[in-house]
Amino acid sequence: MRVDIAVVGLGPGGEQVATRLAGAGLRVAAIEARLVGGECPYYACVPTKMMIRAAHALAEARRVGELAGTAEVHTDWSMVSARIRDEATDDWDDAVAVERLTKAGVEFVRGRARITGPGELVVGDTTIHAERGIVLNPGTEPAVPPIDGLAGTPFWTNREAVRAKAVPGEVVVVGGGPVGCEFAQVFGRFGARVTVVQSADRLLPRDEPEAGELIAEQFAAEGIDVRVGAKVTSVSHDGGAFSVTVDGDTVKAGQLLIATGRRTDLKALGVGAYGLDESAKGIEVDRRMRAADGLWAIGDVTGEGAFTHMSMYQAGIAVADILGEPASADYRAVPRVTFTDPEVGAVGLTEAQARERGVDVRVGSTLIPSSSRGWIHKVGNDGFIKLVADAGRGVLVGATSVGPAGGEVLGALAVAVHAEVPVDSLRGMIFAYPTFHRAISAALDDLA
Ligand SMILES: Cc1cc2nc3c(=O)[nH]c(=O)nc-3n(C[C@H](O)[C@H](O)[C@H](O)COP(=O)(O)OP(=O)(O)OC[C@H]3O[C@@H](n4cnc5c(N)ncnc54)[C@H](O)[C@@H]3O)c2cc1C
Ligand SMILES: NC(=O)c1ccc[n+]([C@@H]2O[C@H](COP(=O)([O-])OP(=O)(O)OC[C@H]3O[C@@H](n4cnc5c(N)ncnc54)[C@H](O)[C@@H]3O)[C@@H](O)[C@H]2O)c1
Repeated sequence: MRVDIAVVGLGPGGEQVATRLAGAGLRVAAIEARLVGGECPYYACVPTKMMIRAAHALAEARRVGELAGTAEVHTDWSMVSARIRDEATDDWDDAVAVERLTKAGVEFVRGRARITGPGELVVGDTTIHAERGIVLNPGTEPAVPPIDGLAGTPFWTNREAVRAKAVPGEVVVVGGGPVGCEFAQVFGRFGARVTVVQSADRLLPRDEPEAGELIAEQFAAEGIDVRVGAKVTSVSHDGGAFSVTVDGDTVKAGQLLIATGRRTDLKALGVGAYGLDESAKGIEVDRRMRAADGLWAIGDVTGEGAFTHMSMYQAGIAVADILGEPASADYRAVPRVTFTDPEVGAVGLTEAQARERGVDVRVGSTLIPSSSRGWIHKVGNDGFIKLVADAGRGVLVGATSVGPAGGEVLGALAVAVHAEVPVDSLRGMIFAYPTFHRAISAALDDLA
């Protein structure tokens, strides 16, 4: 097969690259080993956010007693699993996505591609010659740590957890990043006894320390056993239940969820054909998404932030570059939200990252419960806003918004960091009363 561009892996970004380049008149082959659309619609963002929507509805109903009377809550996981199967994933069938792609003029090939030389790929018995180049969007798969006894047991990763037909009575979650925290709260709110084992000294270690501490407090209040700085030393499974040894203590559980990060097999992809290091964790790209002459990479594999919006943003840059239009990635204002309750939203640099970069840092913060809206909201109002400013330039370089609508409040802060709105200008803004985002004003007042 001869084409102009071959796209390997069809995550959210790869799908967009293939469709847009075909629309621009290029001959495009798109290769996907699993499901068109990648991790996000079938195993990650979409099904987990459906779980979270349901779990948070339960939590709100349980808060009725403190606000509005009484409510009796009975959980029914079958409603969640049916919604994920029918509405989100079409029972893990990508026929609609494949049709969308082929209708756009893309040559779709199902299978695992391996690069065999510059501009050359093999998928099963098919050899593809990509005359202008290859775009890689291989994404990641769950990384499973080498814990004694773990291999061969029926543990879950996110891929099995989203297919759960029932909530286990007890769950041990290994890993306290976004994946571990989101699942832990969902299963806990559906009645499971949850233990989170996190090797780092706090939950959500990529975020401000205050965020991880607040989520740990919230989890403890919900009955989730959080163990930070902890290590799983061995695992066994007796055919019915897991025994998980955590720092010498044995925890029994019906299910074990591994959420310890992600990996990509660059050797299997064959990037060595372009002179790239196949033992690396990811593929380094320049601001135009170029990894080598005639090779572009986008998405999680670039290591710039494992988010769907990042994959799609980088797709736009790669498309522009391939079509000869000027484009350059700018990562100053990457937003991210972990959809726990409270939500943890962040953009740009944390205080520690800003200090490491030698920024003349000023921080300002405020607690959501002490804002008018937080006080009115009452139960479930935990959260804070923290701003990180560059005093020299008079702009925000980072911000964190934790709270009942933390991810939405983040929108305003992302504009401020992205557009480098002067702090003095932000101080002159009128913030609607009594919104959650009005707390930004108090955080600005605190900016010393
Ligand atoms: C549980 C969970 C929840 C998440 N929630 C969110 C969220 O709420 N918001 C958010 O922004 N992000 C979220 N993420 C991250 C998000 O899923 C990814 O960032 C997103 O899917 C983009 O990834 P990608 O474009 O790199 O590729 P992926 O989505 O990983 O897709 C890559 C595709 O490439 C295919 N592939 C790989 N190698 C080959 C090959 N050699 N040949 C052919 N095909 C190949 C794979 O089969 C896969 O389908 C979540 C992740 C997880 C695990
Ligand atoms: N809402 C969102 O946008 C969202 C949600 C989920 C995931 N994601 C993205 O997906 C990616 C993967 O998320 P993740 O949470 O799997 O990975 P992660 O790398 O962010 O977190 C994994 C955590 O596991 C811990 N860990 C590693 N090995 C361990 C071990 N042996 N025992 C105990 N703990 C261990 C680490 O300390 C780390 O905090 C992230 O980059 C994240 O940005 C995004």
